[in-house]
Amino acid sequence: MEAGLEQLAEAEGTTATWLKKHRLVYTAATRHPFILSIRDGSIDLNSFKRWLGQDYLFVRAFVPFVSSVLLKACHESDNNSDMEVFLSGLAALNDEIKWFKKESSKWGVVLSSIAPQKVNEDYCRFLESLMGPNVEYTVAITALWAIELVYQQSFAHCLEEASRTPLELAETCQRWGNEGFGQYCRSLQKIADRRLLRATSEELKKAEATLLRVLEHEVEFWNMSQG
Ligand SMILES: Cc1ncc(CNC=O)c(N)n1
Repeated sequence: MEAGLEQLAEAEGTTATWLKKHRLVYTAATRHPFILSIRDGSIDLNSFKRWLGQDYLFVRAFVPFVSSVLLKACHESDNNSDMEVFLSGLAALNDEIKWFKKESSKWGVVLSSIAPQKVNEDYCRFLESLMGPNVEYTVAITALWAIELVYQQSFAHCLEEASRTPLELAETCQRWGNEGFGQYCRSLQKIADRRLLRATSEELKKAEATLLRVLEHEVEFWNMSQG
């Protein structure tokens, strides 16, 4: 019996332990009032449009970040299938950018005339700080996983049975709340956990701090969208 419990504790990765430890900010990021307002149908559509335009700019900055993680995987990874996970992530982003263009024209949002808000600029600058060759693969993959997880968990919440998400927002929620994206997030988490298991205490410290910074930036991003 005791051995079973130990195995269970061992089976839980570092990332799951950290999410429990930091569950207040994790919940703030994944159950934000902006998301809850989509879920209960009370969303102010101007907020949604603000989010749409700002997120398009964020995603454009996110592409080079994911590319930098792929590059690190090619140089530093101990597992050659990591690369394929990031490649599929980049393929999804190609699709996503097309979707943003289509969706914004549907809502009358003119992407070419949108300037990034300060919160967005700060988040993009944070991404840039994680792109350099001095940032360890382990730290970068932890950030990538956390960024994707927040959207997956947030939008999947809007698709649950009890939710009253407006029909015109269902496609947005599907984009990040679908099962395939959930699987992608689990693949990222597995890579992160595998790396964290072999990380130095210095790397562990950096990765945990980076996870926290991601969650804080995500909360700020929702705050900004809500206006
Ligand atoms: C602010 C923010 N965080 C995470 C995501 C999800 N990743 C790619 O789409 C996103 N689009 N925007």
